[in-house]
This record gives sequence, structure tokens and C-alpha cells, in this order.
Amino acid sequence: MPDANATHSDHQPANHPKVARGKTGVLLANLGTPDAYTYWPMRRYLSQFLSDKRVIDYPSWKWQPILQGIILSKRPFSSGKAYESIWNHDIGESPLLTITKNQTAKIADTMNEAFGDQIMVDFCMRYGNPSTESKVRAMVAAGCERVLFFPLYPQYGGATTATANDEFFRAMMKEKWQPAVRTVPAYYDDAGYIEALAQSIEQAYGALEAKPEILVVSYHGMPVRYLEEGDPYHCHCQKNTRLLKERMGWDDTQIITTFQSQFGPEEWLQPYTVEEVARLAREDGKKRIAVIAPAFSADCIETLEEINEEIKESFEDAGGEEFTYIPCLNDDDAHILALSNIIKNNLKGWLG
Ligand SMILES: C=CC1=C(C)c2cc3[nH]c(cc4nc(cc5[nH]c(cc1n2)c(C)c5CCC(=O)O)C(CCC(=O)O)=C4C)c(C)c3C=C
Ligand SMILES: [Fe+2]
Ligand SMILES: [Fe+2]
Repeated sequence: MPDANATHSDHQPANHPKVARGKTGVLLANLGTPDAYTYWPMRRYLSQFLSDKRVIDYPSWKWQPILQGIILSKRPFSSGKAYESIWNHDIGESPLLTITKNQTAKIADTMNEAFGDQIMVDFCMRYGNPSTESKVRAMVAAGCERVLFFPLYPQYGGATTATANDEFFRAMMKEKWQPAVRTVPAYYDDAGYIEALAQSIEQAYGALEAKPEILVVSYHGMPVRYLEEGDPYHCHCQKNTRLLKERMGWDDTQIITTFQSQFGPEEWLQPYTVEEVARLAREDGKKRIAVIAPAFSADCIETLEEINEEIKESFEDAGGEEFTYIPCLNDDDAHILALSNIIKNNLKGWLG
């Protein structure tokens, strides 16, 4: 068992800096969120996000003038308004940040219970703050000789898991004494995760007087071209819904998969949630639907504003009557248990 307070002392020359050692770090990662909903913080965040080639892969000479000149002159205002409507004004931060902090604290408790103080749990963001680089630096400085990096995206996507990993490895490139590293793969088929989703549906349905006629499982979309070029995100989403359907004991009339949040002129994964909920009301005569969003491990602008305001309105305008949004798993006990078990499995051979 490594000594958490040990320093690098064997044959250490006098001019060698003191180096903390003996710890294992678990670094959770989510997408990121603006520091504030006003113009410049919104612009800074969107610029970093939408300049990522894993998200938008057009050549810079073509894309940057459109992004910097056109999109970023308008979108910070419209997106800023949307963020303002969901902002946690009392503590001055976005819901995604608050929920990620809560998840981290609960997972840290579970890990410290299992492994004591030789384990350290923290979180970082791919875009904005706290940056991945700052948290890698802090873990190395605290003595982490091993770091398990966990992108909190159930389905693998180039624009999610891969870009989070890219940023993590970029941060590692700057470390003089690089720790051993592992990354946690997508977990859309993890039994504990599916169970947590199922329990959240049962709880939401149990609180309703009349059960929804259909559950719409809405994932964040991406351009169809990314799927054609080999990104498995779409397949992970489809399989996630199938596993959930099997766990619930439902058939295809009770649950469907849709994709939301289209951005830009290309065709994105279909059916689009905003259109499908209107079609369900108008053509299929559905009066009561529920929507769940398993691509998001924490509620954010895409769920609280897009689903629970825009998509809800689309359903109601088309004649729908009862729209139930089932919140993300956030810091639910079943979610924390599932994530903690995934972490423990991925730590095997290092700890436990
Ligand atoms: C969970 C999976 C996600 C995928 C896949 C994804 C791809 C993707 N996103 C955009 C553009 C935007 N996304 C925005 C917000 C946003 N996206 C995700 C997750 C995925 N994105 C999350 C969790 C969030 C919310 C962050 C928060 O602070 O709450 C936004 C910003 C919001 C807005 O201005 O509307 C944009 C823009 C593209 C182009 C893309 C391509 C693969
Ligand atoms: Fe997105
Ligand atoms: Fe959106």
C-alpha cells in the first residue's frame, strides 16, 4: 500500500523539489457552462465550445469568420436569456455547475468510505471553469500518482467523451512527472445506470394521476455526417433506449427515441424531439407524454430550458395536455451508486 504522505526521497539530491505522492485521483468531467449569462462570459464560453473541432469540424479558415463575426455577435444574447431563465441566482451559477458539485461531493464520500484518504475525487469542465488543466495540476500537486478520468457522458461521442479525453491528455502533456492514467468508457449499457433511469421513471409515473401514454427518450443530437464517418453515439443512444425498454417491460408503442438541440445548417440525427412531440399530439392524438434525457448526467440548459420550455410548448401548441419532464439523474442515490460502482470497477488493480 503506498504511503499517502511519502515524498520522493530515495537518492534525492538537494536541489530536487519536494514531491507529494501516494494518492489516486478520480477526476469527473462534464461539458462546462458559462461563468455568467451576460454577453462576454457567454461569448467566451460559446467561442471555446464552438471552436472545438470535435464539435464543429469545418476548417478554421471557413468556420472562424462565421463563428466570430456572425454567430458570436448574436447567440450570446439569445443563449444568455435562456441561461438567465434557469440560473441559480441565489448562488450565482448555472445548474450544471451546482449539480456537478453535488455529484462530486457524494461520490467523494462513497470513495473515501471505501478507500480512505488515499483517494481524491474532484471534477473539471471541458469548456470554461474549473478547467481540466487546473484540476489535473491540483491532483498532481496533491500527490496523485494515478488518475482515473471519468467523462460523465453515458454514450460515447466525439463531441463528448473524446474531446473531454483530448483535453485531459493535453493537460497531462504539461506535467513534468506524469501520473499513470486511465479513462472510463461510455456506460450506456451499465446495469446500475439503466436501473437508476428506470427507477426515476417509476418514481415520476408513480406521482402522476394518469400515466403518460408514451415516454419520449430525447438525446442531444449531432450531425448525421458524424455517424456516417464512424461516430458510435447514435448506436449507443438506440441501445440505451432498448435496454431501458427491456427493463421497464415495455413495447415499442410505449417508448421512442428522439434527438434534440439541432445547431447549424446540416441534417442532424432524426427524429427531432421538437417536431416529434408535436406529431405525437397532432397525428397520434396523444394527450399525455413524458420526456426523459439520458444523454445528460446533470440537468442543464438543454433540459431545463429546451425540453421543459420549448419542447413542452411545441407539444401543447399541437393539442397535447399533460407534459411531464423527468429530471436527469443528477445526485439521486441510485445514480451516485451506479457511478461509484463504475469507478470502483475501473480502479481495479490500482485500489481495492
Ligand atoms: C450530451 C451530449 C452532447 C452532445 C453530443 C453535444 C453535441 C453538440 N452540441 C452543440 C452545440 C451546443 N450545445 C450546447 C449546450 C450543451 N450541450 C451539451 C451536451 C452535448 N452536446 C450540454 C450538457 C450542454 C449544456 C451546457 C450547460 O451549460 O447547461 C450549446 C450551448 C447552449 C446554447 O447556446 O444553446 C451549444 C451551442 C454542437 C454543435 C454539437 C455537435 C456535435
Ligand atoms: Fe451540445
Ligand atoms: Fe439547446
